[in-house]
Amino acid sequence: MRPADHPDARTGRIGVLLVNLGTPDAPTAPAVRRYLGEFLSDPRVVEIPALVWKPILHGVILRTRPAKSAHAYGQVWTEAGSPLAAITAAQARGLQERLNGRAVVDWAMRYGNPSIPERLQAMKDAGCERILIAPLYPQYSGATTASVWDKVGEAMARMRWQPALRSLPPYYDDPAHIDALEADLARQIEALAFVPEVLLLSFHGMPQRTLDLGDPYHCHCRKTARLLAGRLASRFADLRVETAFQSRFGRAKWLEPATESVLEAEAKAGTRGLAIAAPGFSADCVETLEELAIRGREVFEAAGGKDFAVLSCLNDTGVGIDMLETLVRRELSGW
Ligand SMILES: C=CC1=C(C)c2cc3[nH]c(cc4nc(cc5[nH]c(cc1n2)c(C)c5CCC(=O)O)C(CCC(=O)O)=C4C)c(C)c3C=C
Ligand SMILES: [Fe+2]
Ligand SMILES: [Fe+2]
Repeated sequence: MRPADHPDARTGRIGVLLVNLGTPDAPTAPAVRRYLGEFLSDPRVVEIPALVWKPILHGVILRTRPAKSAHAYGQVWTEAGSPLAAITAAQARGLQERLNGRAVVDWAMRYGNPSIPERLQAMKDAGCERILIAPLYPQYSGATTASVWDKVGEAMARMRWQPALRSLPPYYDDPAHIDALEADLARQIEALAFVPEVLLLSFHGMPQRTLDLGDPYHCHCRKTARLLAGRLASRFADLRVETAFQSRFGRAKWLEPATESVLEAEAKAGTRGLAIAAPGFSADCVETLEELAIRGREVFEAAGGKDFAVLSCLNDTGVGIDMLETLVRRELSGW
């Protein structure tokens, strides 16, 4: 028996907070406006001086984009709500089952609900004295991973009695991540009704300027793609793997090549069967289910392509939860 005041005594519970980007509360223009207003006001996301950006955001963007985006969300909305929120919740439940007795697992969104401050406070109230913050972005970027920490910092600044925190490092090249992607994508490719000539790995884009300023995101995406392509080459000898960046926003130059341009160029060059995977997203969301699966298909088919499929993200699949368990247990060691 160890007395409670022994320095080795571990009092308090351990928490794991899974965090993803965020999503509107409903597929309606007012809900999307609230969400985009918060998201696009983050100086990590739009790196334009506030004096210049705020009038554009509140003038043109928040007047026109919410209705268009609400339509996109409406096409993918589920009974459990926004796919991103529903899948993140399912990932938290899946991981909780694996960590029962070891840690309390919860989830939050960087923008919108449930918020990071709300869930951190709830975990603290439930007795968590040590919390691992796990941003579910395989590739690091200032706009995503670092922004989660900005919000965590805000919440901590308001707490008198803070929990101790750790963070999950980016896992873009982690063997556990590449293993999971290889197994999951190979399974999905083998189940397709056609044999794809090309597998297009589509990552979310970023302004080219962020790369020039030293953000590692582009390099992380390229490394995930290179490692994954190597694994898939040994399984599918005739499959050509390409990389592209989607979701261009605004007028600045974004990372290239753009997914849309590649889809069009492939179809025009005679590629008939093409599959897309999005290994920068840990969960399917409007970017994969609407932008890739609906609009991407339209672009490919209009340019003469025939067979098209968008493969699912790791989501809460067995291999996806295996991976999260491996990554999280490693960070919990010693706690
Ligand atoms: C995976 C990493 C992501 C990076 C990097 C990223 C950067 C980034 N995004 C925008 C603008 C938008 N992104 C939108 C949706 C969205 N973005 C990510 C991830 C990354 N974004 C996800 C997972 C999602 C889906 C959210 C969901 O609810 O399903 C949107 C909203 C949708 C729309 O209106 O088209 C915008 C806008 C910028 C400017 C940016 C730059 C750093
Ligand atoms: Fe985005
Ligand atoms: Fe998009």
